[in-house]
Amino acid sequence: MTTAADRRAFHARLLDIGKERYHDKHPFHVMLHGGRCTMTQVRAWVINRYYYQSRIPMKDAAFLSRCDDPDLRRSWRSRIEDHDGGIDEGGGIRRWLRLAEAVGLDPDYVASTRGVLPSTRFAVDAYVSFVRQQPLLEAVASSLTELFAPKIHSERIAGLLEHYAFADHEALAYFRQRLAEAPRDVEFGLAYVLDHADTREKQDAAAAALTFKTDVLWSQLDSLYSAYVAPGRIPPGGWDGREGLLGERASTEAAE
Ligand SMILES: O=C(O)c1cc(C(=O)O)c2c(n1)C(=O)C(=O)c1cc(C(=O)O)[nH]c1-2
Repeated sequence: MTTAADRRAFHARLLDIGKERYHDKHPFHVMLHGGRCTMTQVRAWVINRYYYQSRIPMKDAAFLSRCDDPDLRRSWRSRIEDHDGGIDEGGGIRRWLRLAEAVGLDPDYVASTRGVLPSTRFAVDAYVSFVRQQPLLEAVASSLTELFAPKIHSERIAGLLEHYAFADHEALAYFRQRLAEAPRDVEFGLAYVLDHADTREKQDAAAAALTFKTDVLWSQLDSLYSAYVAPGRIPPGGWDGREGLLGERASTEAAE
């Protein structure tokens, strides 16, 4: 059993992982939020990040399939509803495709996931496998990067609105909605991890799971940077900067 002081120290340890390793510090995000990405780089981010979005409800379904506690399933299942939504209105995935359209991409092309970088796939698939295979405590802990997500979503909304012509209320609806959803998810996930990591070994395993997840996020941006910023080497199978562009919007290259 852990003491209250132990619990506080463990909580602080989790927060420190975010301070040191969260992808808000990645140079690609610094460029994106500061208005220094070209439209090709913005589109490459939208295409690749779609793959992450598309796999989140699959990883949450994998999680649910392993829970034999109905209370835990009940608390977790809204995550799938947030991303998939209802048949008519859709959810986060459809909002992401509205962003894709706003940046001049054909949403069907983005949804096809053709052009997603191989290393983006590897990183995201590793997250889904992790949640499918690791102990439930670690699976929950790996979602706790969302502790740090509201800050990055707020910075992104402000940065995109300030710097890019495509950015408006409708295009950024995905991020506004996450500002409402993520704190609820993370409040539950954090309480679960603090309650269940009741030995030093379990705390170490949960901290390692959160660290693994920061690596999943960071390496997606490393892939993007290498393919579309420097050295700008697009690997075989990666989006070529042209496929899937919407005719008219494609010609407005302004990233000011
Ligand atoms: O824009 C971001 O930086 C960011 C990060 C993360 C995250 O920290 O994993 C998520 C999201 N966004 C997000 O929108 C989202 O729905 C989400 C779900 C999860 C998860 O692990 O279950 N992370 C994230």
